[in-house]
Amino acid sequence: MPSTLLAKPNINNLLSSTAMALCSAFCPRISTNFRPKPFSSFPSKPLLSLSFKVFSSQATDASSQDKFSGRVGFLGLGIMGSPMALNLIKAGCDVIVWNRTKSKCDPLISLGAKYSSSPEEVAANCDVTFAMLADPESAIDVACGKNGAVSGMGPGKGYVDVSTVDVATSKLINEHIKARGALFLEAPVSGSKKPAEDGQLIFLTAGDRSLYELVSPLLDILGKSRFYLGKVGNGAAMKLVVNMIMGSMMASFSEGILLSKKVGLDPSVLVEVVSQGAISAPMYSLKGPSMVKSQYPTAFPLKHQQKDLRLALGLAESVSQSTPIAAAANELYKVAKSYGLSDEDFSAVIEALKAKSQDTA
Ligand SMILES: NC(=O)C1=CN([C@@H]2O[C@H](COP(=O)(O)OP(=O)(O)OC[C@H]3O[C@@H](n4cnc5c(N)ncnc54)[C@H](OP(=O)(O)O)[C@@H]3O)[C@@H](O)[C@H]2O)C=CC1
Ligand SMILES: O=CCCC(=O)O
Repeated sequence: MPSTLLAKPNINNLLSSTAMALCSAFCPRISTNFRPKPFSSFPSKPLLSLSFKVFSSQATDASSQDKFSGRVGFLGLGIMGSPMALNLIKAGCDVIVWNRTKSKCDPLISLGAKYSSSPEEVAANCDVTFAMLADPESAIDVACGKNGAVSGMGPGKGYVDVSTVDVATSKLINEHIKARGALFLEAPVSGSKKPAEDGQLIFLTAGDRSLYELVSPLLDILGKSRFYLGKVGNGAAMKLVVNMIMGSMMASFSEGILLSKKVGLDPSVLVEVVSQGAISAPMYSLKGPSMVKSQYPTAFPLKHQQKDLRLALGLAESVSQSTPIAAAANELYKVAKSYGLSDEDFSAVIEALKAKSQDTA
């Protein structure tokens, strides 16, 4: 694929190319066919975040497509699906939505989306249909169940599943879609509610390359980068590995906050110290201050984090990879769920540790 670093010689592109040059200096494995979004679309500290954005030889850029002109379906309008569908509408796409709980469609309908009464009808009326569903069960049901999207698929159509599911689920949906002569792309996302709102998601795609190329302009509306990882299952596996790491990080961070407090330190200072050192992570800076105040405004529901750990442990088991840290973290999230914290943000896992210390006191 040819390099498309500088599409137009405007100030944004010049800034982007400067950033690319800086990134190249620090990252020899940089992909030359990656084009960062214009500088103005970065929320803050752009130079620093750019250096992470381009840190892969598999991050690719759509060089041949600038615009998707077909009709786009969107199934599943939860925390992630709603802002994603909204961004497509705002970008001028012709969008048809469906959600199990119909009332969640209403704000999007008032902003110009059309509505169809089943996933089948959406798929039948659209060129490409996206699905953002809770878990493997709902992803299979919406795709392959009664009046599911598969029934509305056919040659010339594409199905893009952006839900976080396991490899077997993704392969199953792929088979059903393929049996209808349509194309399939799995494209789970890294990034939470705010990146979804800001069009800054990271897509981990795999499946039909031609569909990947066709929908790249749409992925670029919704995200800041995209990886094409090859055969179906690789996107799901990558997402589960990333979220396995994230779940363990949050559990460990929770232990640190509570330990710092117990030994008489100010946990807010711990959050600040962590943010300045080698283990700093946006997640700690973002969630730490509210965790210290025992507040957990939901961006990524705890039940979904536990689902991802469960699925990641299954993935690890399938290849006999030992993952004791993730297994311990999973137990903690299960305890948190049993305390009624499923719909809180996943940072509420700290509450399970608080309860545990009281149990043993
Ligand atoms: N929140 C986040 O930060 C991120 C989430 N993800 C992943 O994205 C997916 C969606 O997450 P999120 O938006 O947060 O989750 P939500 O719980 O907010 O939304 C889940 C969606 O799935 C639908 N759904 C659930 N069960 C069924 C079912 N049986 N049949 C039909 N529809 C169903 C819900 O419909 P209804 O409205 O009727 O309940 C809703 O539209 C998950 O796989 C999650 O792991 C990925 C990256 C980040
Ligand atoms: O699956 C959820 C991921 C959340 C994030 O990447 O911040």
